[in-house]
Amino acid sequence: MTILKLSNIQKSFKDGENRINHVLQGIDLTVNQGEFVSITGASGSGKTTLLSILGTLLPPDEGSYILNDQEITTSSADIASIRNKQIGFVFQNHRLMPQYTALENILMPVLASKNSTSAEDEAYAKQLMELTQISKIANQYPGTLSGGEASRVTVCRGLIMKPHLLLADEPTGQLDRENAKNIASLLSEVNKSLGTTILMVTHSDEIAQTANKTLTLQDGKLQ
Ligand SMILES: Nc1ncnc2c1ncn2[C@@H]1O[C@H](COP(=O)(O)OP(=O)(O)OP(=O)(O)O)[C@@H](O)[C@H]1O
Repeated sequence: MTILKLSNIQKSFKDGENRINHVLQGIDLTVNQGEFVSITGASGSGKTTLLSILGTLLPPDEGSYILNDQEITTSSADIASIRNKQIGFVFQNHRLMPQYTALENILMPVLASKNSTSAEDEAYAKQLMELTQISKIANQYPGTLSGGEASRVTVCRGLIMKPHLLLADEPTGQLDRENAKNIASLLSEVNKSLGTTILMVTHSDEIAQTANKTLTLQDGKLQ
């Protein structure tokens, strides 16, 4: 079953000299439910731009985006709810909040969505922490976590809403090689055990190989 379909997605920006930079020049992409897809590409090739469009954070200039049979337009009134309920994010710039424990950080999207968390939510957060092998740091604050542990917390936070689609932007970017490989295998395990569809952007070919399907962004198109 198709979970998302992009057709002819285009996006341009103006650079510092007011010249048009055609970053995405007609992206076609179909992802089936349960797939784990990685997208590699050189720095500046548009990986983050593409992921931001997929995350409904950025509107494309042209093209269509269908998620779960629904046409996505960033101006839709229910876009925040679609984003919160259907899409999980593991983005580098979505840092953990230092004043909350690891467990509280994981539960943050639930709190944002319904202003409270239930015992059931907490139990699921703990289950995710078990899956990602960080149960013992549940009550620690981000400042006291290792890089690998903090990354696992962001993965759990991305999964807490049971999203159909998990978007990961350089989830291993700030980690050393060993930890990076561990996080990539963890995503693979999440994909297999929870069935979550994952789209991961990375500049590392080695990390990209963890996915079932590897695509490359080059000259504004997916190869
Ligand atoms: N808001 C913006 N305004 C102007 N230019 C932008 C904007 N966002 C991105 N760009 C440009 O679009 C191009 C693609 O950027 P993007 O961040 O998507 O690349 P990337 O492949 O993720 O790169 P990296 O691997 O270095 O993170 C770059 O040339 C960047 O300068």
